[in-house]
Amino acid sequence: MLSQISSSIDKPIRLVSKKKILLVEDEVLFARAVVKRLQKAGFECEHAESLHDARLLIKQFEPDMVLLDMRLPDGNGIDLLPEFVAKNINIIVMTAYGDVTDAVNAIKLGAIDYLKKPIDLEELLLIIQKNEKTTELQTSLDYSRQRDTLANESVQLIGESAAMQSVRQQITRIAQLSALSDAVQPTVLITGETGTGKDVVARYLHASCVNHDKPFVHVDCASLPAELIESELFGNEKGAFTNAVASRPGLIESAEDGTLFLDEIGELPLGLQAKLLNVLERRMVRRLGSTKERPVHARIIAATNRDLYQMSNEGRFRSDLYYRLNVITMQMPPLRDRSQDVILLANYFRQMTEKRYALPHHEFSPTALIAIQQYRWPGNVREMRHQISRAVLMCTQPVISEHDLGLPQVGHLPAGPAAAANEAQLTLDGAEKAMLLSALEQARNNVSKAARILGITRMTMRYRMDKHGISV
Ligand SMILES: Nc1ncnc2c1ncn2[C@@H]1O[C@H](COP(=O)(O)OP(=O)(O)OP(=O)(O)O)[C@@H](O)[C@H]1O
Repeated sequence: MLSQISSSIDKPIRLVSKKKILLVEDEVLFARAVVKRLQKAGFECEHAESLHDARLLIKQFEPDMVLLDMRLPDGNGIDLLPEFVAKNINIIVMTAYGDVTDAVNAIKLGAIDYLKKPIDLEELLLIIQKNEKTTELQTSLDYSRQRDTLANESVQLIGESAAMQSVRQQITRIAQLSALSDAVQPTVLITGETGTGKDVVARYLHASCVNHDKPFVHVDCASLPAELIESELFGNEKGAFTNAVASRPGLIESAEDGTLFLDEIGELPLGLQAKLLNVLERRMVRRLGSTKERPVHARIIAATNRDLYQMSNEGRFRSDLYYRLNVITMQMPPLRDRSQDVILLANYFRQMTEKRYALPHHEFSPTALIAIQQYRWPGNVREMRHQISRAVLMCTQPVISEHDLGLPQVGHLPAGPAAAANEAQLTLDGAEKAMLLSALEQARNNVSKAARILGITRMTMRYRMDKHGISV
């Protein structure tokens, strides 16, 4: 089956050029998630489920890049590599976990990079962008290995704003409760604009609880196709419908004693909302075509960027399900309302990229810091992660300038530290002083902490403070 997907209009992440990407992957749900993410990033994307379909689409669609799974229903993706390479198409292969031989063979045959499954979508996007923009940058198995190691690092929840502190406190409390009793854990609803970190919070919550070694099952309700969603969630018995050749547990069952994360819950069709409510209330699930009910022990976390309350008033979301989900709510404010977190996050993503690609240490110039603080980040933390990672990858100098960030010009300065820079009429010196003062304020005059916020050494911090006559 060929599925054709048109290019996206929603572009929270700005890319230099629009490229065509062909995804060759037989796992339909995973493929949907990848396509959705790539479209969101502004790529034109098509999906083939087999070698046969891929060959057809190569001719019709003429992609710039192919994301190629190795194990396909009609053969090994590696068989297609020489054909694609001969057509000057960039290939990124996706290999099964631990299958290094496939990756090495693919690189030998001309693939530009490889990713090991399970694949982190943000990681995939970063690799695509890197390969899209810098053919001259060394693409080696070495950095891919480093990347793999880092991808498995524990989840980090960065931020010191009041909102983030409140989220952390709530998570600590839930983790304490989960350690105290085996009783059913309260449902958590995480709300906030796209890219604000709802997924990170869900993973952090799971990682903080006693059952962190149990599965974390992420269900993207928006990318589940309507015809598959019910059987994917609830599972099925053999023969329950035409293609049900075997009995299968659903995603709810797969979460076992771990966490079931229902992402974009606002997109769940109304009919299934009733079934989900039943699962939440009775903590039992029944596979399609089965008479037997099975208990559900998983903690349930839901997330949405929609206003579920308004949706329920308009009859588009069941109000009983809304109240059932809304036991503990964590509201993720947009990044523009978390000015205290902005520089912390920027430095975190800078360091993360340097570490991941074994790059030397960079610093942001004072005007770059001002630009980061001023920009409104419509795509929130996700947009920042991409902008900063790209700037670090592209910048050949030790200091990342405002220009390297490639952020749009900001017309006016918001309140807070940037306003101080405004007063200083945005001279380089004024901007630097404003950033130092802002970091010291955030760090409550702790010089070492302020230096860390700005990503500079304590000595450099002291030197710059002296230069501007700042004492604490
Ligand atoms: N507080 C944070 N600390 C570290 N990384 C973060 C934080 N918040 C977000 N990120 C990073 O930003 C990116 C987007 O975050 P995430 O996917 O959690 O957003 P989301 O709100 O779930 O978005 P969507 O609604 O589009 O699914 C991810 O790469 C994530 O790692």
